[in-house]
Amino acid sequence: MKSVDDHLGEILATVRTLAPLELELERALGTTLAEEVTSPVPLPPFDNSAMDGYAVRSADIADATHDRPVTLPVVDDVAAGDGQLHAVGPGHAIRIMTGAPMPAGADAVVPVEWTDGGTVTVVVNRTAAAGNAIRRAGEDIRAGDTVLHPGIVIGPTQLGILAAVGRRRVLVRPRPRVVVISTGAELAEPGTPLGDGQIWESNSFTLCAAVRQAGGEGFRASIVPDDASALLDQLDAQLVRADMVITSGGVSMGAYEPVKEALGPLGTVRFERVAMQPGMPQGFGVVGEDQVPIFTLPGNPVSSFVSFMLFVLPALRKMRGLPAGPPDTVTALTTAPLRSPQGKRSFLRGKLATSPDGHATVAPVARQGSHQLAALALADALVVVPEDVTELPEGSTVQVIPL
Ligand SMILES: Nc1nc2c(c(=O)[nH]1)N[C@H]1C(S)=C(S)[C@@H](COP(=O)(O)OP(=O)(O)OC[C@H]3O[C@@H](n4cnc5c(N)ncnc54)[C@H](O)[C@@H]3O)O[C@H]1N2
Ligand code: MOO
Repeated sequence: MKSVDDHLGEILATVRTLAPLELELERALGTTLAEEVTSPVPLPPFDNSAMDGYAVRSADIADATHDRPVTLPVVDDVAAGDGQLHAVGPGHAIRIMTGAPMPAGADAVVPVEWTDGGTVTVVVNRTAAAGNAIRRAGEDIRAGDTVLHPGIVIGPTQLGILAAVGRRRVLVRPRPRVVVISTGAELAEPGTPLGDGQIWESNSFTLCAAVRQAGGEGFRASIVPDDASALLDQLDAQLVRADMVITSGGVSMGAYEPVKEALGPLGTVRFERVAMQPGMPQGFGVVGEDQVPIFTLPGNPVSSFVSFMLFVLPALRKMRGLPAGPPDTVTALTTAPLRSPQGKRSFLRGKLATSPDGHATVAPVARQGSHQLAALALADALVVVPEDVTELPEGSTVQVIPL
């Protein structure tokens, strides 16, 4: 049997990083920046007020106190967005709003709270040092400075700075488009009645959601019955919009294995047994003219999800231009004994917690079958048990993949 590490290694050697393209900011969330972004102007672009108040010459209010306030005539008014030239002469004040350009001659802003709020004259009852409540041009970024480096994932604040430096479009590696095809004659659409021998299809919902959380766009294709030519037709139809395809089901040893039957003859997809549980039957390769990577995951719901975490997620990271490798783990102590088959790496479902003395602990969930999706839904971690370990007593130190 092939090792988990070898399988992932082959996948990462095959999958290619997506080519960059220019996207509108509205579509760039979750993409990976593919250019160095600099600011064409300083930010702020001009000296401006940090508070609502009065622009003054600080020397004019140097002696102001509560008991001996200073009264200044208010000669002008400047709001944010005001493009006119304003100037404060000696002994004068200009009413100013947050974000408004500083008038020439003023070297301080007195917040309205330190005054009587007057509009004809203003009574100032505190001194303000030169520079008070002024935001200087360029104190966030200078013109020409780099604000974002390539390789970062664009989140809400990165979109904010892109807009703040005037960008409307940005060069990014897009979110990979992933088509998920579930196969199986027994599968019924959730929301429709179940016939005899049927179950509601769930894997595509899990996998599309997992794709989305992993920074891709998941598309559910309609269910394909156990029919190889129907699967090939579906693939043909879907490949135009796919950077990756995931199928579930139809890859083990049954009499009706449409995925194997359809893709085996192409010669570009390998079906293998990987030394892991769950998720032993795996297939991976490329399809179509564009050599789109395809994962054929086992149909058991827990198996397909675990396979996603171990193999598809790192592949998506590589496609996005991010560092890609095995999932990150944390160390925890088990709260119950564990069993695992000899020669296979197990990924048991568990719940992470912290013990009273501050150690991470992991409690295996009660039902560990590959079909036991309800137990998976209660878990928040996969406990990794190495290939050569068959039993672990309670209190063992294990590696855990947080979900
Ligand atoms: N003789 C053998 N039988 C099986 C072996 C084996 O080595 N020899 N391997 C077992 C293991 S391990 C797994 S995992 C499964 C994988 O089977 P398939 O990938 O062919 O999947 P199916 O047979 O189509 O389905 C398995 C199971 O999962 C349910 N399923 C499938 N798709 C969905 C879906 N989209 N939503 C919800 N549930 C789904 C399906 O009804 C089956 O119960 O094979 C074992 N057998
Ligand atoms: O590998 Mo199967 O995934 O054990 O159920």
